[in-house]
Amino acid sequence: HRLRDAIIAQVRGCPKEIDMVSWMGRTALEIIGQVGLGHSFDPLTADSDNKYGDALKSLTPQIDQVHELRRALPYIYWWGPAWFRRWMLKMVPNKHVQNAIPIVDVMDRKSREIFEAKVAAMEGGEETVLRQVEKGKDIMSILIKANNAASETDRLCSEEIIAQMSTFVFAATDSTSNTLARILQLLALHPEIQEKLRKEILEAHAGDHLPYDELASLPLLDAVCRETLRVYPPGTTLTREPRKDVVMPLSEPIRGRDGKMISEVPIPKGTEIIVGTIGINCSKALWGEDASEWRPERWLSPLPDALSNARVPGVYSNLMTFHGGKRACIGFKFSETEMKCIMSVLLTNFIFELSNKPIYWNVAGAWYPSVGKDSDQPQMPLKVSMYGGGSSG
Ligand code: HEM
Repeated sequence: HRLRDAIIAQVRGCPKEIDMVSWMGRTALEIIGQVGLGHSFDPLTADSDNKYGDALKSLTPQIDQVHELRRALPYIYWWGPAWFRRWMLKMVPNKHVQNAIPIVDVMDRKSREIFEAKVAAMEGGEETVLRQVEKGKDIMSILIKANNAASETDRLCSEEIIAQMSTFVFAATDSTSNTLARILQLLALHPEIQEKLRKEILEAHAGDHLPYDELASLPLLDAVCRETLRVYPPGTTLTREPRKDVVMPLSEPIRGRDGKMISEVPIPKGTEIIVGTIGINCSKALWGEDASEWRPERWLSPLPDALSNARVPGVYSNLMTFHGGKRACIGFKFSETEMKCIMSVLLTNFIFELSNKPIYWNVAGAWYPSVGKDSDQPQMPLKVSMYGGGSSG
């Protein structure tokens, strides 16, 4: 509702060009802040100042520029005390590494501040815990409580808990907010689908409140989210390493340079394998000839047999967007629900149209939009106007 009110304050009276990726980023951070850390980062007003959010937003564009250097991190992580590693880092003659240092400092300081406040609230007893943002029910409070109750051998040290906070915020924010920005851009490009979706959500609104089960089962809203996550997965590639020598079977044989057919590949332990998410999400063999097209309607009829038979190992919907196996995303339902909630509020209040600025999507840890090809500033201006009375919540 704070997001809705902030945008209403900007567009009341006349349509405005609004940077929607910035609002989606702020909202996603606020949601994981409240639910994950029990902390409110951002009042979501037009003029509020949020150093943590700004730092988070600038981190990906910087660290993606030093992809090769990041490979050294697992080896130097153990070198000497922290002050020595920091000193070394300051010596690295690379502007992106130097830009990342103050960004990481802002995030680290905030995580420590939140952690210390949380521990102090727990020491203060039930009443102090209840005064916190999520009344002690957020993920970090639960983790700290479980950790205190764990045996000494299982217990995490405070540094490890603090590190989990950055993992959560980092994993939950850009992935979800950039997908939301992508959905808004696609709906602006396809006004007929935008209108159908708005109608579906409005019809489901019996009053001012849409219960979770109903929101979760709206077919077109579900289809729009799935289709966007299929064609535009925020992370285009991921890496995995086998822990022992393996022979990987290929789903179909390929011809080698010597002309012979190959149906399996031996992979030595420790080899870095790049898993191409889009390759499988948009495979014509599985999804049909129009596999690369964004067509939400495909989810409204039975999916192709080839897809069901392929047994794609992803945790979500025959897709590799959230990956599979033990290290798959643990927040996929969280992000799906978040996207549906935000879309239901935005579409029942606003109409989104393309502005005349060129939007370019940058491949990074999570794809992000910018205005023009040369900018590394996340930005996605859309023309926003009020829809009808605009009151649903
Ligand atoms: C569109 C949204 C999202 C996408 C596409 C996404 C995708 C992924 C992927 C592909 C991984 C595996 C990363 C790897 O192994 O290198 C991952 C891990 C993870 N995700 Fe998500 N994620 C999303 C949203 C979220 C949200 C909202 C949360 C938290 C509430 C979250 C929490 C995590 C965590 C904690 C991990 C690490 C799990 C582990 O290593 O055991 N993600 N995510």
